[in-house]
Amino acid sequence: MAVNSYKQDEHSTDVGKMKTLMRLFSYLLDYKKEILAVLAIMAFCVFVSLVNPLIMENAIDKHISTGDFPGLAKLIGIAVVLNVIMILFVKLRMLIMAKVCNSILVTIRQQLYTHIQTLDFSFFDSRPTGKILARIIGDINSLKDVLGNCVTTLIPDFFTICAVVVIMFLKNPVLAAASLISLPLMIFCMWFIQVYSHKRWQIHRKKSSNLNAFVHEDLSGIRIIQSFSAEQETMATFHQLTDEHRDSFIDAVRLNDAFGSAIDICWAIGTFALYFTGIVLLGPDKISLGILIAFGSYISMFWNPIMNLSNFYNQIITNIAGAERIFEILDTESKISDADGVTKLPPVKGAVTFDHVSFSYDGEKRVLDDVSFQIKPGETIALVGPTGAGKTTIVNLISRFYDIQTGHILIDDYDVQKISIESLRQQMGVMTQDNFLFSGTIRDNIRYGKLDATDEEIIAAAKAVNAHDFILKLEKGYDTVLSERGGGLSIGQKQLLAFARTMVSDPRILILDEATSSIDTNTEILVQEGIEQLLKGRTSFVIAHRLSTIQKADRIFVIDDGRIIEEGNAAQLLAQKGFYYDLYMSQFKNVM
Ligand SMILES: Nc1ncnc2c1ncn2[C@@H]1O[C@H](COP(=O)(O)OP(=O)(O)OP(=O)(O)O)[C@@H](O)[C@H]1O
Repeated sequence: MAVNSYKQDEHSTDVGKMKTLMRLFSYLLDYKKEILAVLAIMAFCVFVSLVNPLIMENAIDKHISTGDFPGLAKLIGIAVVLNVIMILFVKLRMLIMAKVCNSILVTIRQQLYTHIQTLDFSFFDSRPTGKILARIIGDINSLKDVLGNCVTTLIPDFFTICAVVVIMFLKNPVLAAASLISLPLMIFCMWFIQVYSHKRWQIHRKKSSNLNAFVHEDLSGIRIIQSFSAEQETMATFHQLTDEHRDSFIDAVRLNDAFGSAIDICWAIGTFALYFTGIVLLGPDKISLGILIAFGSYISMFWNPIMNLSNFYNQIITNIAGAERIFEILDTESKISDADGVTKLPPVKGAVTFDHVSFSYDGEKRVLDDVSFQIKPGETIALVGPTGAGKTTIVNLISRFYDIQTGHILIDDYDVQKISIESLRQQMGVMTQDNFLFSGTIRDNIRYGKLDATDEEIIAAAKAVNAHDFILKLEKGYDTVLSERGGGLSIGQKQLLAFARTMVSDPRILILDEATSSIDTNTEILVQEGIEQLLKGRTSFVIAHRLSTIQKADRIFVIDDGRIIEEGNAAQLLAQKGFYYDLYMSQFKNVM
């Protein structure tokens, strides 16, 4: 059950913006050489931009006013060379940073994807695929500018500001103080934004996530939507979600925009204070024209980086919510993991024991209640019972997709919680109700069961489960390319392919969950033969609503309300005239 649906905003844990930022910026440490090169380039650029006003001051006060034109030409020559080198360096810096940032995004995306692969079923039960996609794609993309600007804006601009302030105070403390008079106002604006804006961006990201989840769910179920003519309703939901997305964006961006204007006002106040102090209060006796013009440049050099930093700050506020969401998943630990010192499960014979097993998905409602049974290697066990009885839960526990609360599950004599999950699942073959096929060739899909399977093994598996003939009739045979979810194949054909995929993996323990529930009788005969091949020589659990498919099972467990209420072969259970008998008779009546 999806706890987090598109109708519901995700919960966010507040881990602290500073901690998140530090963790994000720590990725830059893997690129120390590149970062040092960029910082060296930036230092040179800062140096040139700091020297430019001094050159100007010198040119006016020492060369133009005295008519020293050869000296002026020399100064202009130096300025041109320095500035051309600076422009070339800026281009180089952009190239290096683009490479570094994109590489970091790839690393984070790979880490996130790899981590998600290890998470247990309960993680996926609790959130829609679209919301996971939103984090892998959207949230990660949002980090690119933050990472890049950390190096190209934060560090150099911070040093520029410090250097400008020092130079200004050294040159003329009164003019410096006048130029910076509006600084407190700007600090107040920054505080205000950080308090109010972050929350709004968090909400916006959640709304994006809801929209993603809805679109993903909608497109996955488009056939159902069209067949129930539910387009109008889904359109209305889509409009509602896009409206919420837009409103949350407007809400968030309004404050950010206001910040830019606040900086402009502070800058204007500083410039006015500078010229007022220089011209009116101090006058030409104490201030030369060159110094005033140089201060005019310095004030731009002070407020420009402040403007850059404020944009960067805005960017952090805007995107930190994305980083928080990524790290939240990276910090989510799988509830199912290998305990310390687990051993590898050696090749098993296939005995399965449930020893007083009880289980609940949510820790409250018991889905299995003190279930015990012993299966011998090679036995075929059928599980039948009403919907919601607990059949799928039993087989999910054998593969350890969830952990039980009490009791033990043993494969041969190995407790499933004390062996490595990988070695356990390698010996299991699971065929669920959804015969999921991946986009790719038929050959690739069968090979999914055993990645190193040879072409001969693939063909043998397909032949064994009756899939070979229909594959050969396809235009490109085994090289026919399937679209997502096996589009273009019939349900029966998809099942046969899924059988072949399981066959090639040659599992010791096989689980067929409703494997033949949705195909026509002719195909079913074909599939039944395939299944019989599949079952040969391995322990098998078959869940089937249609009792005709499990008549040959060695034993049938009748499950009701999380307990085994009847057990025996088909003839024995019929003779008992209990639950199974009623079920059998009702199906028989339906057939008549
Ligand atoms: N992932 C889950 N999270 C919470 N509850 C679950 C989950 N999966 C199943 N359940 C609940 O556990 C109970 C047993 O479900 P289970 O799927 O094992 O039944 P089943 O016998 O296989 O049913 P069906 O024949 O309809 O497939 C049901 O009440 C179901 O609602």
